[in-house]
Amino acid sequence: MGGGNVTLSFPDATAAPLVRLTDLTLGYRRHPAVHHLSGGFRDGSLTAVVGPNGAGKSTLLKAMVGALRPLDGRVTLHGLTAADIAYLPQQAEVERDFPIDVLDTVLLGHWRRVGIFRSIGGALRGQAEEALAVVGLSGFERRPIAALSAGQFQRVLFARMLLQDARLILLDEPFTAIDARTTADLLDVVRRWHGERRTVIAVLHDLEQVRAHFPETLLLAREPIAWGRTADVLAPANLVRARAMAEGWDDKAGLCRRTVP
Ligand SMILES: Nc1ncnc2c1ncn2[C@@H]1O[C@H](COP(=O)(O)OP(=O)(O)OP(=O)(O)O)[C@@H](O)[C@H]1O
Repeated sequence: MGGGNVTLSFPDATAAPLVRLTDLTLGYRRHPAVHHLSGGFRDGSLTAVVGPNGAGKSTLLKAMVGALRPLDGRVTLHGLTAADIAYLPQQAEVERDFPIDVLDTVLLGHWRRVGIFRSIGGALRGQAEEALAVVGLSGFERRPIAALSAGQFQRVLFARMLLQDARLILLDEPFTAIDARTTADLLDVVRRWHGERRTVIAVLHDLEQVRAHFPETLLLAREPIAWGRTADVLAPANLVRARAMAEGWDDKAGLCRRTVP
């Protein structure tokens, strides 16, 4: 990896984390987007994934939810089923032209547990209303989702994740193009999940936000640059190296054949 003077401090891949990545290489049509990533996300950890545009951050989350099969290496989820994972894709990937209201959108967070054709009882409805209260949307239950602002819609999606009660929560740029007030409220929800010992992994761009709220960080520039305590990972030498790597990317490069000792 040619790390120069930069110290890499990836979390111990030999311990038993909730999610383990083993020499993971990911890509599209055999063009690699993430190379040789090894390490683990501890149960109950709160981690930011940062890096330049095109660094492979979204690709990594897609592999963790099983939406993308690795070109090489593997993702191991210890003791988790699909129902234990909540995934919030980037806003651009979320369809919201459906004629559905806020409450029913939140109740969709339950379908994995109750089945899509089972009727929703009063207790579940009550939980959905509570989740809407947590994200500051009481009174919006019957509002069509198409009529919401971007920030309000993101609050709805967080309420849906509250209801999902997942052990592993993956957020892809949850605060991009979201107003400051909503971001602060939704960061409170992230803190609440962390306090409940859920494992949260969020792709983020705002490094000040990462320093303030995320104890651990993975800095990715297609290859891992650093992974560990946020203050160590976001050291200037690491950020310079990530930027330099981004300048050298060739999207037409073939499949990486490097072997790991
Ligand atoms: N569906 C796809 N088909 C082909 N290539 C893709 C696809 N999705 C992403 N890529 C490519 O994979 C690489 C990594 O993309 P990815 O979206 O994971 O990066 P990112 O770090 O999340 O970027 P950003 O911060 O801009 O969202 C890029 O070169 C991108 O063009």
